[in-house]
Amino acid sequence: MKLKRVAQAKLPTPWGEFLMVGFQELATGKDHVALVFGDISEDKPILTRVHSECLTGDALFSLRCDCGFQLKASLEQIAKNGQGILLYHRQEGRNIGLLNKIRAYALQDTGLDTVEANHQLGFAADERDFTICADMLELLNVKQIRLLTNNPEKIRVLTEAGIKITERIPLEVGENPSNEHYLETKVLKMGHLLHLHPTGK
Ligand SMILES: Nc1nc2c(ncn2[C@@H]2O[C@H](COP(=O)(O)OP(=O)(O)OP(=O)(O)O)[C@@H](O)[C@H]2O)c(=O)[nH]1
Ligand SMILES: [Zn+2]
Repeated sequence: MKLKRVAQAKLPTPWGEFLMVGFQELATGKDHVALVFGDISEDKPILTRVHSECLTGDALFSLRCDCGFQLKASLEQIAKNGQGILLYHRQEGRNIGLLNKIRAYALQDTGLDTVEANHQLGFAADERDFTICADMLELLNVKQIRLLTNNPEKIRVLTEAGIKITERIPLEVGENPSNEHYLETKVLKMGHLLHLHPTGK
């Protein structure tokens, strides 16, 4: 267990009232949050989204990725379902950090793809540690989930960490001309399960 559960409070949103639960990494002090909707104590698979921090997409309306659209769609779906969890996993830029993500974007502006840009900066394509998310679920007493994702790696790591994933629910929103190439690279090089509709631009 890499985390401790620290504090919780109500979080009203346009989609309804969530409970925000704050966690802290024991080794680094870094914080993460879970947004919980409804009663998650039932012994059945809980609708769950694992969302990795993306300041540009989540808060600054960037169209370079699909994160902001996925964040909104997940909160909407969880609220509509009457029950569920969004884990807000604070590993910005696939865990290379915001400033390195801006460096990676600058390289992408010169023609590299998202994977090549990470490599050029000396990072793996994806540096995230999803075991943190399994720890958040354990601290919420959740052992079975229905996971909103297009990323098979999340399924693999969470399953290995002891979380039973009974269903994968695709989350295909936010494709636009500015992120077409990014999403295509995710499919071709990172194994994402996405059905794209390129505009040919
Ligand atoms: N290093 C880097 N990180 C990026 C880039 N674009 C988005 N990110 C980060 O990627 C993370 C989101 O990952 P995605 O690959 O979009 O989606 P995913 O979470 O793996 O998979 P889904 O569950 O299907 O959404 C966030 O942490 C973003 O900040 C980029 O070009 N370079
Ligand atoms: Zn993003």
